[in-house]
Amino acid sequence: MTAAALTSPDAVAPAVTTVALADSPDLLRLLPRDGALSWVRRGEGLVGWGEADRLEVSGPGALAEAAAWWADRSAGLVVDDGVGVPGSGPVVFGSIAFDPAAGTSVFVVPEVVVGRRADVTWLTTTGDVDPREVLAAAGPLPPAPARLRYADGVLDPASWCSAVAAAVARIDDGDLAKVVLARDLLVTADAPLDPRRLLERLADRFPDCWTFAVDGLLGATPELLLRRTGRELSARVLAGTAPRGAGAEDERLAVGLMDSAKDRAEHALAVDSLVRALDPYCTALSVPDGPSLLTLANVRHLATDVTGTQRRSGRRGSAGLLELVDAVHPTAAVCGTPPDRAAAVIAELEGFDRGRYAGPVGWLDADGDGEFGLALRCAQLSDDDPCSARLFAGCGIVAGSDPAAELAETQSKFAAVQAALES
Ligand SMILES: C=C(O[C@H]1C=CC=C(C(=O)O)[C@@H]1O)C(=O)O
Repeated sequence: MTAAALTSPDAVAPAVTTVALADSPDLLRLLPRDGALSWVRRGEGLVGWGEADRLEVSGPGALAEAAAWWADRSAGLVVDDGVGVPGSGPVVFGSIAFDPAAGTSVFVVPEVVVGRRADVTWLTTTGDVDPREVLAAAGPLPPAPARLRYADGVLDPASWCSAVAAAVARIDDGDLAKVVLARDLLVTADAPLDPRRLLERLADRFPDCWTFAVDGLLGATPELLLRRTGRELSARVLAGTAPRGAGAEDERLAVGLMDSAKDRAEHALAVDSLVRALDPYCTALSVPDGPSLLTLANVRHLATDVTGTQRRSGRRGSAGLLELVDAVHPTAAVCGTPPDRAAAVIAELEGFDRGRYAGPVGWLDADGDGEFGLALRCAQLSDDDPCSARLFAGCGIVAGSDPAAELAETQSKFAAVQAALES
């Protein structure tokens, strides 16, 4: 490892230093138990810990406030970035409420970040941190809890199915075309839940997902809401889901998903919502003619990868990632169509506050570049009880949705975090 001086003797502002590392440590293995921050896929991405700065924000204009806060904070740093790739230099991790006007969004500037992109690995430190201590080998993980107990969240399965049936009736009446309804599930272990264990297990089992952690919300999401690298934008939209099966049944389910008019209609609404919101910011947007299949260990999804080039001029040309996220969220992958009516149905039928579940989660650098996924397949660790967490899973409801099949879909989705907790 090479390390530059962490503080400039003349500096009055906090110093941020990025140095390249010769070693390629397993990023998730570096995390401490407390305050873990993560955005990792296939061994690449960012992990962080410590808090050099923090913003909790809520209310109308919350994301504009957060963007202004980060622009101000990052402009005030003395930066020595010897690596110069997206994610090196100053970064902030963010986990945004599903409804940023009502819920609290959290932004954390870590004291330490270790990142990897292709064959470059780097270490970024803020302020007075000794880089030699940073890479000290992490201790062994504690064993998995011997016993886990699950309990219904706000709605038991029968009540949730009634909510789905009520949503289908609203759709049949023409009130709306789609709404995403979610459930929560409570889990309590016989020992404190270790976020590092959960993240490692999720990353092993879901290599195509982004393993995230911000302020106690942990998961592995397959859905990329938006990535910005300079003027290049990309997203992976998911909607339409089928379970996995054994042997030939698995193939039959995959073909069934591709051929399902209901799932294709549900998917098209999600793609349209993203494209409509992104279009004013772009000179060019590329959207494949039809979806492809994304195969995960627990489920399959219809997936569409959208790419675009941001305008060069005007207010929309200067929009950073947070402004773009504000414009596109919530898509119909997590809310519905039309969004205002879907949000009202969610508030009425779901029965719980989503908090940061189904909100954007990811990271941002000082140039306004970064990546935000949607916080799906996740657990919110309890602030009060280190042995407890709350799991979330939701499904798009459209005309023809069957409550029992949607319930089974939530169970398949919960299984991602459940398997990670149990192994
Ligand atoms: C809302 C969730 O999934 C969304 C993303 C992918 C597929 C979905 C579906 O098929 O219903 C949902 O729109 C969730 O996993 O909690």
